[in-house]
Amino acid sequence: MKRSVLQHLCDILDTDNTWETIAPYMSGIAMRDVEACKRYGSYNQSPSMLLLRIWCSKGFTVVHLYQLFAKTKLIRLMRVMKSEVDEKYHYLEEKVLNPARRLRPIVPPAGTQQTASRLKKIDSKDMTSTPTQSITTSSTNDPLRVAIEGTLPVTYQELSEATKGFSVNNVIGKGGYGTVYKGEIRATGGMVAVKRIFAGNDNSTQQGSKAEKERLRQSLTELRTLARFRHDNILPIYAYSLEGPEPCLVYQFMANGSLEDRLLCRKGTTPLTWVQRKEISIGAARGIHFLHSFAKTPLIHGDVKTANILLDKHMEPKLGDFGLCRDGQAEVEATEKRPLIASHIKGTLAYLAPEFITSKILTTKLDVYSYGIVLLEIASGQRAYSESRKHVVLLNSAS
Ligand SMILES: Nc1ncnc2c1ncn2[C@@H]1O[C@H](COP(=O)(O)OP(=O)(O)OP(=O)(O)O)[C@@H](O)[C@H]1O
Repeated sequence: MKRSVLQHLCDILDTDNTWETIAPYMSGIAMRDVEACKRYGSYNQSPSMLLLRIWCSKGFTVVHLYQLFAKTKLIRLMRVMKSEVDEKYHYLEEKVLNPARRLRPIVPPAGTQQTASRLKKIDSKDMTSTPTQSITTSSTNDPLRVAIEGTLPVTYQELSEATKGFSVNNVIGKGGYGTVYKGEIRATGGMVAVKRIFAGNDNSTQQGSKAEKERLRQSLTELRTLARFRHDNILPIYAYSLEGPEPCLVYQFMANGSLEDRLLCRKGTTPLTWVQRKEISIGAARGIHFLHSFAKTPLIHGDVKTANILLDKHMEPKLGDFGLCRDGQAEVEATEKRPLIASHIKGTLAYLAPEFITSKILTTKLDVYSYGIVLLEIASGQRAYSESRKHVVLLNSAS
């Protein structure tokens, strides 16, 4: 690979330690390698350069790297190194952008049998996945398959080991749909957050099975959305497990917890500085703007709140919890046909625009309003809503 291209890749991978998010997908990279890269970085050297050198020494090539970026949906990096790989692999970029589209014919045109089977082999030979099988059996129209395509499957057993048997000591938070555990993946030594969705054993009642279906629907929405989009301010999803007793989603571990935790100084943490508050506000806005502008039709998060803005070890905010995420256009069309029913409104009430509560019209402005409430909380340190708060009237300067 040309030195300038390699340097460009490393510059991007070094920014915000993006290399740490690809390391778990690189087979052959062990925890000691990751530690060595971190140490290398602490001497003002490029940790990504070392990581790529180690991977290369294990026999991985430029094509494998391109496939790795496709797997982790790092389109920008794919484009930087596109000139370095054979044209026959360029379809991968389109595949990442349109995962549902079949880009290669199943039955190759006459005379091209050999090429097609070779391509199929490249496609299915998953150079970057580590421990388990890839999903190859269900049809491309299967919504579950489309949802999880490109995201790494892990076994329930592995996640159980990573979280010490889903130990209560590893619990880092609880939400409406599951419990979040801190875990360590043995293969890479990387810290992850594992969300175990409530199994919902209450299938005896109609309500119980409805709730379970809703939990699963939201988990798959989250999986599908996060697997499609990557951005510095969107919480990366690493893997999923659907074969165990409870579905699990695996995310990047966010060492500083949620913005809500930090604003309330939970666990004795010190108050955020003004500079940190400003940076967090900007980062969260970038994440929301990305959702609203990246795809052809805007994506509406639908549940922007301080509990869903997570902070990594550098206090970089990442928007999480995509269970309520909606494709803007689809919803607009849907509302034209029938008004959105109240059960669709699941966002926390204090963050919901009053006109949405009354008219149910879903637009990206819903997120903008919620973001405004987040800004109020960041600036005041107060919760968006509190039963016990005394009624205070804000006076304007004229009175
Ligand atoms: N990737 C992560 N890294 C570190 N902590 C996390 C991570 N994801 C979630 N948490 C912690 O777990 C808590 C629960 O998260 P979860 O997404 O399940 O629920 P929530 O967003 O608080 O509530 P709900 O899903 O009901 O809206 C969060 O508030 C946060 O403190």
